[in-house]
Amino acid sequence: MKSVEQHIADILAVVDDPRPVEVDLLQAHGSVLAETVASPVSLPGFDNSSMDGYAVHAADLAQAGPGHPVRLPVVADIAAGDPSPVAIRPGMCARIMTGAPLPSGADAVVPVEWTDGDPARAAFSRPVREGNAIRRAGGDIGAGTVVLEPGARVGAGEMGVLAAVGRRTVSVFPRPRVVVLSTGEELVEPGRPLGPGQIWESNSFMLAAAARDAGCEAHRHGFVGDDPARVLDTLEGLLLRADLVLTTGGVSMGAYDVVKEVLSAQGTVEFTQVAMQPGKPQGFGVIGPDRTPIVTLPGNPVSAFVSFQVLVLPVLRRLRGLPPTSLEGVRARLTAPVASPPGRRSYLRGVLAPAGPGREAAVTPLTRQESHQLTALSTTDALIVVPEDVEELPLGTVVDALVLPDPV
Ligand SMILES: Nc1nc2c(c(=O)[nH]1)N[C@H]1C(S)=C(S)[C@@H](COP(=O)(O)OP(=O)(O)OC[C@H]3O[C@@H](n4cnc5c(N)ncnc54)[C@H](O)[C@@H]3O)O[C@H]1N2
Ligand code: MOO
Repeated sequence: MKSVEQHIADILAVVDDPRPVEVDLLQAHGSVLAETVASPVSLPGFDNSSMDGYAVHAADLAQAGPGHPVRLPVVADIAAGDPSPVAIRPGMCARIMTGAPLPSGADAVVPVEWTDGDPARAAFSRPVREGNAIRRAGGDIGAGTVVLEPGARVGAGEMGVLAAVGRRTVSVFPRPRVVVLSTGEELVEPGRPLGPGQIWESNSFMLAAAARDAGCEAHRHGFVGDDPARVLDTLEGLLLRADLVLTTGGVSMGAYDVVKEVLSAQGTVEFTQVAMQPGKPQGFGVIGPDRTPIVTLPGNPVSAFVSFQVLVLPVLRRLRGLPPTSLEGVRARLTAPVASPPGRRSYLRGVLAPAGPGREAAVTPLTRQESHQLTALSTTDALIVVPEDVEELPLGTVVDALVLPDPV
């Protein structure tokens, strides 16, 4: 049987690096940045007020006190967006709003709450420190400073930064388009009644959600039965909208294992057994005129889920323009014994209690570890790794637990 690492490397070898695309700013949401972004201007671009109040010479208010206010004539009224206002001389003040440019001469802003608010001749009952309520030009970043590096994911914060430095378009690796197709004659659309021997189709929903959580645009193409011509037609039909095709089912040893049958005949998809549990029967390759990558996952729901996390996530990272790394592992102590078949690396579903002050990380294997027992997938947050040459591990063993990712 092939090792997990070898299989990941083989799949990655048929997946090209993505090409950067210049997109309109909002469209960049969720993509990975392909360029270095520097600010063409300083932020703020000019000295301005952080409060609604009065721009003053601080020295004028040195003697101000509650019983003996200093009164100053208001010589200008400056709103945010006003062009560079006139200078104010000592003994004068200007009414100023938050974000409005500071008039030259002024060296402090007094919030309106500290005054009587008079628009013509304002009374100040306390002194003000020089520089009070002034936001200096360049106080956030200087002109020419790099604000975002390639590889940054464009989330809400990054979007705000890009707009604030004036970008209308940006070069990104767009979110890869993943199309998910399940196969199986027994499958029924959820919401429809079940006949004898039938089950509700769940893999394509699960994998479309997993691909979205991994930063992709995922399309659930649903499912087809076990008719080879139909399967091939369906696959050909969905290629136009796919950067990666994921299928489930029909890859094992059965008489009706249709994915294996039709794609083996293409000569560009390879089927193999990988030394993992679950997820042994696997296939990958390219299909269609554009040589679109395809990964064919086993039909058992838990096998499809684990195969996605272990084998497909690195591929999605590459398609997103990121290094194709695997899930991160933490060392954690088992709270119960576990078993594993010889010669295969098990990925058991578990619940992780992270390390805390004075406490080491612990991981609890869930019950119901068989490949069809998918209800544990709603509670698991980590995959417990049991190496190929180990068949059982007692309670208290420190193991690697792969942390299932949060949505990106
Ligand atoms: N003789 C052997 N039989 C099997 C072997 C083997 O080595 N020799 N391997 C077993 C392993 S391991 C796995 S995993 C499965 C994989 O089989 P397939 O990929 O061919 O999947 P199917 O047979 O189509 O389905 C397996 C199982 O999963 C259910 N299923 C399938 N698709 C869906 C779906 N979209 N939603 C929900 N459930 C689905 C299906 O009804 C079957 O119960 O093969 C073993 N057999
Ligand atoms: O390897 Mo299969 O994927 O056990 O269920």
